[in-house]
Amino acid sequence: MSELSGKVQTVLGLVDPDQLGRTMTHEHLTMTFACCYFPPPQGDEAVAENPFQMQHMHWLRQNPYSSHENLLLQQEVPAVRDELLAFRKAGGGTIVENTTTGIDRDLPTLKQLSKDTGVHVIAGAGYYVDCTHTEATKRMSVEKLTDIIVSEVLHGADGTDIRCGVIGEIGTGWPITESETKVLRATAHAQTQLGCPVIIHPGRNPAAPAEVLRILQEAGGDISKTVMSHLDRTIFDDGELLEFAKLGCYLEYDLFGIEMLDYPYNLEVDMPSDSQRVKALALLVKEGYGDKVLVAHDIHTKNRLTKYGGHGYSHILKNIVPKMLMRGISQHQVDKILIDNPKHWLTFK
Ligand SMILES: CC(=O)NCCS(=O)(=O)O
Repeated sequence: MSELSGKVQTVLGLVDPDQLGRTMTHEHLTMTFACCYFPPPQGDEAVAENPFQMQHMHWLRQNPYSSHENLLLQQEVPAVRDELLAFRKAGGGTIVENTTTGIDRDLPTLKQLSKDTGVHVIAGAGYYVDCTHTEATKRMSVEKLTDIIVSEVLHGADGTDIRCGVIGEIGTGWPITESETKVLRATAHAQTQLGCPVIIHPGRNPAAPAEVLRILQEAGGDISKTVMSHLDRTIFDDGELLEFAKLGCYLEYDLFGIEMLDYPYNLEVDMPSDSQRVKALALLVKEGYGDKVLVAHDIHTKNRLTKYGGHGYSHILKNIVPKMLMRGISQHQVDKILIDNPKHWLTFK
């Protein structure tokens, strides 16, 4: 039996799963989202280049990906430290930090943030979406990719001895590219060796999540220990959602706090409101999937920090939990979503 078995691996080392407490399973504390810059609407160029003024904050919430500066979350470490202290005060215990290769993972900073704040931080191994894969990554075999991912968990990543405790977020688009398919297969092979949790960023199409699971399963992955992220912007039809839930992965609503009209990466998508997200959670619980639901904010732009008038990392604990209770989700079920489900997912087999 491996020393990881029955434990959770944080950036400060192994911990007992009962120590995690309330857990946000999909956040970023330091990253760049420059890969996903989207040009501003015509006429808004001047605002986009000078966005952090009170009178521009609504524009920024509607167009977060159209300001270069807004995509550089890694410049905000002191603000994030304050946020984590507030998160602890609000009853939070653990953050799963989903930054993988391609969007500037910074393990020493994660370690320091965890030390400074007492929040458990779990780092992610593996690769983000295709457009961030280097030519060298694209040339790698599945075996080589598997070795790298395994090593990031067992020995440390990015030239440090800081170890990752999950694989992901593994980035995929739609359609899934050849390089992303190789990374998915490597993810499944690494998971087989390690018995570890996996988390997936699916493409922006309702068919994408099931196709990712098919590839993982075919390569031997453990779907019951895999999280499908971003369901809020991916599957909209209740029937389709319940069909997908039958496949047995964790079901993550992780864009809490984002309320925008036009989702630039897919204009077909109507981004749900937080109230609609809570409604989706209530449906899944009512239909018997309460053991599979996870929640988070996926903070990946500056404007969502409280420093800039955003909702911050405590929004779910402070505002969404009361709303969940108001909409008939029991306290017992809320505790499952925030404590038990993350704990079971994050514990190595
Ligand atoms: C960091 C990240 O991948 N966030 C997801 C943003 S998306 O617009 O929902 O794909």
